[in-house]
Amino acid sequence: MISRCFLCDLGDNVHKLQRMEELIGDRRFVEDERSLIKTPYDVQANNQEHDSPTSTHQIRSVQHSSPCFIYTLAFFSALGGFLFGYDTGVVSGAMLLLKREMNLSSLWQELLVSITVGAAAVSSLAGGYLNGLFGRRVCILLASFIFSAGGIILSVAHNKEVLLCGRLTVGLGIGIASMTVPVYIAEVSPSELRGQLVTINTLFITGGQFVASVVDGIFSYLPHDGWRYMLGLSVVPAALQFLGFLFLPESPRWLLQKGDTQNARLVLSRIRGGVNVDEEYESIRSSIEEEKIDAGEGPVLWRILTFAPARRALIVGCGLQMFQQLSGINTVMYYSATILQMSGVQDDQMAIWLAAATAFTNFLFTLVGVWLVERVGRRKLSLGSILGTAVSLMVLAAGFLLSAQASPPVTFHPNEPSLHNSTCITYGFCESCMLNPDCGFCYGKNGTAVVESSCMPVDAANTEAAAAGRCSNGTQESAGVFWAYNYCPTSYSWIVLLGLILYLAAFAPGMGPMPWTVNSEIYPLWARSTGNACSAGVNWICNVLVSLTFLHVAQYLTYYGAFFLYSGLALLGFVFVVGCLPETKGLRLEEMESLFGRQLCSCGAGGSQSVHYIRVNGGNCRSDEDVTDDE
Ligand SMILES: O[C@H]1[C@H](O)[C@@H](O)[C@H](O)[C@@H](O)[C@H]1O
Repeated sequence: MISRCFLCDLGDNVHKLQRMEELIGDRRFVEDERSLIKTPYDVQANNQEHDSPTSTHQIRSVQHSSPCFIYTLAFFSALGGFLFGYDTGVVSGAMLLLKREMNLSSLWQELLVSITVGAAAVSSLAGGYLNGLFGRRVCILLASFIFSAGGIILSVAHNKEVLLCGRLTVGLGIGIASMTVPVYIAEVSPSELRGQLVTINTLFITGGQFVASVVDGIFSYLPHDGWRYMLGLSVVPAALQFLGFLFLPESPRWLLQKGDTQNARLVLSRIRGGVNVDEEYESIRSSIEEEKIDAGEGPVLWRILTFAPARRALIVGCGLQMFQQLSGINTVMYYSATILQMSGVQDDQMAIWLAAATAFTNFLFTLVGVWLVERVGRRKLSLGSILGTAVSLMVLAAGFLLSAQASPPVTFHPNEPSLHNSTCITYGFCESCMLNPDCGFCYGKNGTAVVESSCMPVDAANTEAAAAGRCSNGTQESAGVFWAYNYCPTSYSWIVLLGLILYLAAFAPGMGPMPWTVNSEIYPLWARSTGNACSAGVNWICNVLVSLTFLHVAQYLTYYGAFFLYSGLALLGFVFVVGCLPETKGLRLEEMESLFGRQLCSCGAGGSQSVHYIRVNGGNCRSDEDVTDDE
């Protein structure tokens, strides 16, 4: 609050400052000229090394005040992130009620979960085209309209086919919002706040996931129709966003690109709180002029692929999104309830609330990312995060490995005719029994020791109980009978729990938000919609792949094998980030292209090899061949 008001006051003071600047002469112009003959690396180095008031970063901070309006824009845009998080998160709790009420087979349950992510993948790709054609504002309006329609369909659904239609509709909204919102926020933000404001969108995603888990918890006490409230409540933020965006402006960069110069200037000055925007306007305008020369002919994707700096940016953007998902975030989140059950939580309601605690931890650590992004920059944050993610995945895997090695044997073989054809009775240990999704482990306890244990078929309609025998009513502590589905009783659960907490602490501040933040910044304007559409598409496709294959991967490699695999992938991601991710902190969107002027694996390196990119009227962008070392 204090800093906001401070920033608003700063906005008023900018007028005075600019008048002073005019009086002193054209010092600002000289500074800008100087910054033109510096590489972005030099600018960054300056930002980091000098805290003197003349550093480029600080001059920009003064030129670009941060009026409250920018926060309003960021808030209404990030509601799209909230809906993304809410709609992907709420379904697990809703499914618990739905599968009983609508008698859903596991195929239908999987369909209802995955269709949303699949639709998001398709619509995020289509979103690139829509964004370029109709602009960011219209796309956000469209997404919030689709979200509202989806929420209404879901809350009134009377059969599973209508539910499927609702989930598909919601997925279409998520896809468009996921690629448009970061682009819009990046394009309206002043450069020194951009990272933070775009990262707030991911904060809203994780916030949406947390709220969804709380709503799931609350309505799980309402076994009849509780799911209608869970799924339908998303209409409220969707309608709020729709109404808000009726009054909010289009991105000035998109307007300028479409030749609407008058409106572009007006909007820019409005979102900068009425300060003089001549310099920023001119810089965007001249960059668009140059881009027209750089961009070439043909479909945008083709132009990106054939223009080296844009192609490299696309590889970095898609790679980051791919490694975000291959680090297994959604598996860990989805699996958190089971992990917590392994740690001894037997009660279902309790497990739901503990899953909410996991979502809250994810949210909390994303907040740390919002705080860090403009302090340490995108590159260091991503590096630290992905390394921590890889290590914590190893801890998780080690916990599962120790649990598997100490897996209790099957000691009791009930002689029931219904079991004779079941594969479950063939398993000798809990580990192999629980890896088969059709079986669960039923046992008694003598102190902490597992006794009279059997592997039983699971009730197809309700995985919380066995299909027959002592555990057909699920866990009944009073009778000394325990049912474990998907996990085995173990004394190493604390290692797994530690791994889970470490994982969230490492992933959420960096690898959670940075792929979205970096993608919103790295493309030239002509390639921005398409670049973001492709990378968001990669994110959603990898999301589907990882979540759909997890159970099979676990069956073939066991749980510890699966988590070691994700850890290896995260390490690969670390190498990718070291080699390819340049720092974008403090740079204008128009300056990003020069970061990708060099060969891809040298992207991350600053220092001795630097390239001069001097933006003066015309297409003087350098290609591979033009790159020279600055010795
Ligand atoms: O950045 C987000 C965030 O980390 C979410 O928690 C996750 O569910 C999404 O897949 C990811 O894209």
